[in-house]
Order: sequence, then C-alpha cells, then structure tokens
Amino acid sequence: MGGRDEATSELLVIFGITGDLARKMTFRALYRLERRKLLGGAILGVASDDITVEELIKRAGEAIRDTGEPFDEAVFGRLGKRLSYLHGDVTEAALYTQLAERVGTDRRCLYYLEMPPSLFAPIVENLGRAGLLTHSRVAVEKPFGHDLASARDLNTRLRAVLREDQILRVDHFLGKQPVADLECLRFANTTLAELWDRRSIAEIHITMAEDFGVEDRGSFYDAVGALRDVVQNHLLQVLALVAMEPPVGPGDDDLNDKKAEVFRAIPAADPAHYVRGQYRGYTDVAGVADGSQTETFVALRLEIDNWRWAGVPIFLRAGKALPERVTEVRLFTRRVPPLAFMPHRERAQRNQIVLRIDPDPGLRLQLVAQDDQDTRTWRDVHLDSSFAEDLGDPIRPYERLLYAAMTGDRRLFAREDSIEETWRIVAPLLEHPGPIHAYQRGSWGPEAASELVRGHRSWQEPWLPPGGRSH
Ligand SMILES: NC(=O)C1=CN([C@@H]2O[C@H](COP(=O)(O)OP(=O)(O)OC[C@H]3O[C@@H](n4cnc5c(N)ncnc54)[C@H](OP(=O)(O)O)[C@@H]3O)[C@@H](O)[C@H]2O)C=CC1
Ligand SMILES: O=C1O[C@H](COP(=O)(O)O)[C@@H](O)[C@H](O)[C@H]1O
Repeated sequence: MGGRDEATSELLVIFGITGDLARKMTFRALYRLERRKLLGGAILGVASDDITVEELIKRAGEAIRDTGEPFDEAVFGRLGKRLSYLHGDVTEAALYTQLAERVGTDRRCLYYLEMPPSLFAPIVENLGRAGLLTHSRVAVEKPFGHDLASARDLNTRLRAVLREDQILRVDHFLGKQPVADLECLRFANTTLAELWDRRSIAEIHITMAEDFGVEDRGSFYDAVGALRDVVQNHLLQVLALVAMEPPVGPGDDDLNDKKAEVFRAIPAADPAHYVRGQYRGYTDVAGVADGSQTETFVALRLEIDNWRWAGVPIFLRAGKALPERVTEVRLFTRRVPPLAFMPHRERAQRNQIVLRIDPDPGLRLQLVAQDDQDTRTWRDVHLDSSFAEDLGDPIRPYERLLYAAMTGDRRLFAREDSIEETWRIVAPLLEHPGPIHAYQRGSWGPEAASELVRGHRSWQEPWLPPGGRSH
C-alpha cells in the first residue's frame, strides 16, 4: 500500500455507518488502518438512526471486538477521535444542506455508500446538487445493478454528476490478498507465466463453496440468487485476473483495460451449460418465498475466445450449504505423452496449479512422481505455499479497498465497461434460468453439476488448509 499525496481524501464520509456491513467489516478495516497509521483525516458517519457520536463509538468498539481482532485501547482511542455522526434521511435535501455545512464544498472527500442499492443514485444526485462532488470520489457497494439494463441506468445516473475516475465500484474479492496478487504471481514468475495459456492448460475450474446457508439474509438473498450474488461480480472479476494479458503500465486503466479485454472475449453464457441448485430446507428460511425457485448453487461453463485461451473450457461453481468454505482457482495442465521408459506406457496424470483464495490463501503445484515402493505406479506430490506463513499476516479486503479508495487507487475497483460486460455474459442465464435441482445440505450440490463436466476433469475435492476447515 503506497503513500498519500494530494490525491488522498481529507475526509471519509460513510453513508450507512449503522448498518450490517459497517458492523461486520468497515469498523474493523478502519481500526486496522488506524493501527498501521494509515488514516490521515476525519470520518463522518451518516445514517437515519438518531444516535449520539458516543453511541456510535461504543457500537464501533463492540463491532471490532466481535470480529476477534486483537483490541488495543490506544489505537481505538485514536480512531474514536476521528469519528463524528450526522443523522437524517438520505432521500431528503435537508440532510445535504447540513452535510455541506459540516464538510464544506472545497474538501476532498471520499463518500462511501454502504446503503441499500436503490439509494446509490439518489444519494449521488443529492451530493451533486449540494455541490459536494467537485473534488471528491464516491465508492459504491455491490450490487451494481441487477441486470445489464439496470447497471447501465445506474451508471448513466452516476456519470451525469461524476467522471469515471471519481467512481469506485466495490467488489471486495478484488481486495483479497491472493486476488490482488494474481498479476504479480502470474507475470513475475516464469514458471507460471510460461504455462499459462492454451498450449499448456487444458481447463480451468473456479470453485466458491460456503459451508453455511442463507441464514438471516433470506429476504435479501431470495431476490438475488447465487448467480447475481457471487458469479456476475466476484468470480468473473477473479476470472479476468486469471486470464488477462500483462498490463502495459502501472496505471489504473492499464490493469482495467486488460480485464475488459478478457470480458469482451467471453461469449454470452449458454443456458445449455448451466446448472442451478437449491439446498433442501432453503424455503423454510425466514424471508424466502414459499416455493421459491431462487438458486443457492450454480455451475456453468464459459469460454474465452482469444489467442491465449481459445478451446480451454472454464467451469465455475458456487454454492451455499456445501461441505466446506473454500474458494479456489484450479488449472489443469495438458497431459504429457506416454512415458516409454516406464514399464507400462500409461500416461501420467495432469499437473494442477491451485490458487486458494479462502481460507488461508496459498498456491499448490500438484505434480506426479513415481511411487518409490511400487515403481509401476504414480503418486501425486504437492508443492504448497501458505501465503500467511511465507508473506505474513495479510491486509484484509476492506482494509485494502478503503485505503485504495482514500488514496485514489482505482486498480482495485471494477470499471464501468467491465460491469456491463459481466452482466452481458450472464444475461442468457438470467433470461433462461432452467430448472432448479434440489441438493442435500453438506453435499457438493446437485448431480447435474457433475454432468456439466462430463468428458472433462471432474470437480475436484478442493485443497483445504492443514487441519481442514477454518474460518
Ligand atoms: N452486510 C453485508 O455483509 C454486505 C453488504 N454489502 C452491501 O453493503 C450495502 C449495505 O448493506 P448492509 O450494511 O447489509 O445494509 P443494512 O440494511 O444493514 O444497512 C443500511 C444502512 O443504510 C442506512 N439507511 C437506509 N435507508 C436510509 C435512509 N433513507 N436515510 C439514511 N440512512 C438510511 C441505515 O441506517 P439506519 O440503520 O440508521 O436506518 C443503515 O446504516 C449494500 O449495498 C449491500 O449489498 C456488500 C457485501 C456484504
Ligand atoms: O458478496 C458476498 O460475499 C460473501 C462471501 O464473501 P467472503 O469474503 O466471506 O468469501 C457471500 O457469503 C455473500 O452471500 C455475498 O453477498
């Protein structure tokens, strides 16, 4: 994380400071930045609850403790001194008059919108009317639209008052260490860089598994489903970083240009290669409609029609109530020819390269070795790196993203064209969702997901950290 300069925001204004995301993620991220002495300015929280700043600070402390973060009173004291609070209805002009009095129109602010998505555009329009956007940036949480048309509409409304370089579209997966590091891992290492194309790679699997259900988010989730919740955004952003060409420079657009090229080369997904599942018991969750057809599991196949990846199938799967919480990218190499020097001319298994994003990020290279006890057979051997062991405690996603937003580093945020392309890619699946297959909680999803990969590598047991599951 780099230094601060005249591009750094002087004031962070958080809309939605009393919400769930702030409680679970934002306060902790701010606390960690404070501990690393990376917070330079004041923080103003905005929400509708009529509470005092003392109450807000108390809630912030509880929220940070609840995350299990080691708690240092001195650090928290410094953070608390930065906090102030403004309550009101964000749909009313009066709030922005008060905000302008508190903030002034000359300050470089970062407005971070952790709000119900229907309020993103109205808030930005109100900020514009109050003259509060001239020197400022706006970070908007997910989701950015619920389909291509709504994403375009939101974009148009934001762009009516903001330049593209003032808009930061948050996707917290882009703040995860192994995702942020993909560019360097791929292009700084000849061993990976030389393998990373259709000549050496036969197929790619990306798995995002969660070992919990929808829990208390029934009404939010039932209107969204797995495809919109994590594939259109998180997994496609990861795929772009896995598949892109090397950026030609360090600029924000250098990276985003390469990601956009990948998206443009992905044909719209084919509903014939799309499987949806719903775990048994989902419709009993509070907030879920009776007889809901919303998917809690998806598996799909994509292609990238460019010179690097043509002919390499890409399989994505994501689901809730699966056996493990694990997110990984797995590349299967092509097979070597039969080995004439072995007693049987059997062909060795493919190598696999696995990037584990969660939990315990790391990289695995799965190779084949001759079994020392029985030289006629093969054994898998693994070269594993745990990034925490090798690189130290990682910066947390929201910590990384908040800092990047405050310093104006747009590389970690999704650009307008990428968002629209990802909605285009999934559009046929939204229009023709197909049947929903029931699956048992704690299974790897419906049987139809295995059918999807028939003739290809089967879905693999994900690579788990030593000791199995961790959160
Ligand atoms: N929660 C999560 O785990 C995640 C959330 N997100 C995204 O973050 C955003 C916020 O989500 P979340 O925190 O869960 O939402 P919540 O419903 O928990 O919080 C919403 C916030 O908005 C405020 N608010 C709502 N309406 C108004 C209004 N008219 N005027 C003023 N304030 C208002 C609420 O204030 P008050 O409570 O005082 O009324 C509250 O602070 C969403 O875009 C969501 O998709 C993204 C990833 C994960
Ligand atoms: O955006 C979302 O992401 C979480 C998973 O994020 P992680 O950082 O815990 O891996 C997912 O559970 C949630 O449904 C989705 O809205």
